[in-house]
Amino acid sequence: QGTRVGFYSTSCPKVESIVSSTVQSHFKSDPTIAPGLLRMHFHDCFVQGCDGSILIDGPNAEKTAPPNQLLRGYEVIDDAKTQLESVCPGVVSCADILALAARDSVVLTSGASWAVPTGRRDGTVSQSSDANNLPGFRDTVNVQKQKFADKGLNTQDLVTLVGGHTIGTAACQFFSYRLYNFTSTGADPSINPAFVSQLQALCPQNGDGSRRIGLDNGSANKFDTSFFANLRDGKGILESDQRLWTDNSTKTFVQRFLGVRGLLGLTFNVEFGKSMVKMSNIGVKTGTAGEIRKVCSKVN
Ligand code: HEM
Ligand SMILES: [Ca+2]
Ligand SMILES: [Ca+2]
Repeated sequence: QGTRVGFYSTSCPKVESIVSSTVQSHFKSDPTIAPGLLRMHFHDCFVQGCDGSILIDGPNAEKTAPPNQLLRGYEVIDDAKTQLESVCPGVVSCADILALAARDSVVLTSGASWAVPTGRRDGTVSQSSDANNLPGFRDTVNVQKQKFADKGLNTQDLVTLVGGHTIGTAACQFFSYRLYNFTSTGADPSINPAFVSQLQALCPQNGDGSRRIGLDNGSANKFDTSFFANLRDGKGILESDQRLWTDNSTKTFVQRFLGVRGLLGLTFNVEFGKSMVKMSNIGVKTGTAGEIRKVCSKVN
């Protein structure tokens, strides 16, 4: 597909160490950049391929689209890019920096590492309207599967990659509708009743929609399988996440990650790296396509 592990081994041998030390130093002062960068890479790849289009500034650029408005960590990419331009000018793409930073973010939150193929080139187009095809938090399993299939990702990849919600947080605005008047009798019945009152306390009706709570209750800072146990227990935060447990085609993968007896086990840490490599190769521009941006927030 054009990318390969070690693409910069002669042209910029320090790229991986520079990116990882940059992510690490930002993470020390602000651990929220780890989930931020992982999500940013996903949103980059699903729109125009993994080409750094999410990083471009502009009045109608992708980053202004509603699903992208709360992305964070842009300053980490800019910082790494500045350092890389001083040691190997014009060599490393912003798209690759983001792909490496996403992996480093998983490692910093105690996930397993994987080798990231590099050699992506940067795109020159970034339009907010292109962000419409991103998966939404109210999507049914069929819609989620379709949106992933459109990018060459199967049902196992879907469940595995959504497992990225093992780290990070969501704002109340994305799920409080599930807590009040969801049905004529109250909250979304797929939420564990004991959990409903906890969530209501954290996200009061007509309260601050920007308040954030962990997507993986009790383990929002650690890259582990707790997120899948929470789905089993009716403690998924997003409606789209909880649905992975309601639908049999996705539930079986959740169960396999949980080591349910009678099913062939899957190791989340191992599968996550494999599915990330697939995702990070979506629509990549290689060879002479695109460009190597000088500054990640604007085309050359
Ligand atoms: C059906 C697919 C998906 C949907 C509907 C979805 C939706 C969302 C929503 C609504 C949020 C909360 C945003 C906020 O409040 O700032 C979120 C956060 C997050 N998502 Fe997803 N997501 C999906 C798949 C993925 C995938 C594939 C990844 C990565 C591999 C991912 C990684 C994350 C992370 C790490 C966060 C936390 C961000 C933070 O703390 O800043 N998501 N997602
Ligand atoms: Ca992109
Ligand atoms: Ca976790």
